[in-house]
Amino acid sequence: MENAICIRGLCKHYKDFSLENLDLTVPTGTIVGFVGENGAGKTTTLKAIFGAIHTDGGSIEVLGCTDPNRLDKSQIGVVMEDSFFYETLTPRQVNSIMKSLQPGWDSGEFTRLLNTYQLLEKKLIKDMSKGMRMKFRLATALAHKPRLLILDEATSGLDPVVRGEVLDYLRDYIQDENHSVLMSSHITSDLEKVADSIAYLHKGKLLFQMDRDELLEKYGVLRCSPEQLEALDHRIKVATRKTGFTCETLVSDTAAARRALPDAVIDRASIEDIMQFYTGRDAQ
Ligand SMILES: Nc1ncnc2c1ncn2[C@@H]1O[C@H](COP(=O)(O)OP(=O)(O)OP(=O)(O)O)[C@@H](O)[C@H]1O
Repeated sequence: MENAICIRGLCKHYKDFSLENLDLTVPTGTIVGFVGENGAGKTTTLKAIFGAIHTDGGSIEVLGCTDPNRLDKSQIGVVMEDSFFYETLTPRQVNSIMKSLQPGWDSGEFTRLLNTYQLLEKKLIKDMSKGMRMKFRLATALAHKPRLLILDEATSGLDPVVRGEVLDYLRDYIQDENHSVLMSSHITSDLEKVADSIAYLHKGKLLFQMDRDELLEKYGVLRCSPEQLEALDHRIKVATRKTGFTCETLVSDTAAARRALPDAVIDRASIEDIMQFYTGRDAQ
């Protein structure tokens, strides 16, 4: 199977918000990082993928299935920030319940993950800290060895050490080229480390989905005078902010900008830079 997820023309309308004509692909064996400002529509998109909400148009194919009612949910691991779990249970109790309910549930793997994340088997879920709960949700999503992982801000409450461990786990997880991950995160540096491609959602529209290396190579932050900037091809200028007599401009083609302005300084743009410039452009 070429794509774990293939979305074409997805539309979803709420009273004050619309997802419009969204195309998104998660090739099998890859990690796709899903970024966008608060309220951009990431969670809405993820919920549509695993059939938790009705959509108003477009098609969604997940693991070869286009009907959300027929989707084999045991093949999908989902971690949402607000996902619900019985508060009065302990991980040990969850392990034995899931063993009897969830096909493919691997008790040994669950226990191993609890140990890795330093979670106590006998601690009530309601007594866990925010980060502990997130680690617990991750362990639960991973223990049935799904082919597709959908993570919504799953690493945001974790300390840097555990976040690093989770990222390593995800890298290993896709190594056999049969597993895939779609993960939204505001910690864009994490995505720069693990994602194969980056999909950027802005106000309900997908601005782009690009190979991570190509994205980081193509985009740059140019620093030059207003006169120099004037001479630059407007098609590669995304947005500009003025600081004193200097202009800082996000360019979408660093090589072309270098050819046009060989003396100007052009730094690498991070995903965070790219998002800040695009958001700033709207405010102008
Ligand atoms: N059930 C709902 N009814 C009405 N509006 C909704 C509903 N669910 C989401 N929305 C709206 O859809 C928009 C997108 O929300 P969504 O949660 O998808 O954004 P997000 O990109 O995940 O944001 P964040 O990064 O803050 O989590 C918001 O304006 C939100 O208020």
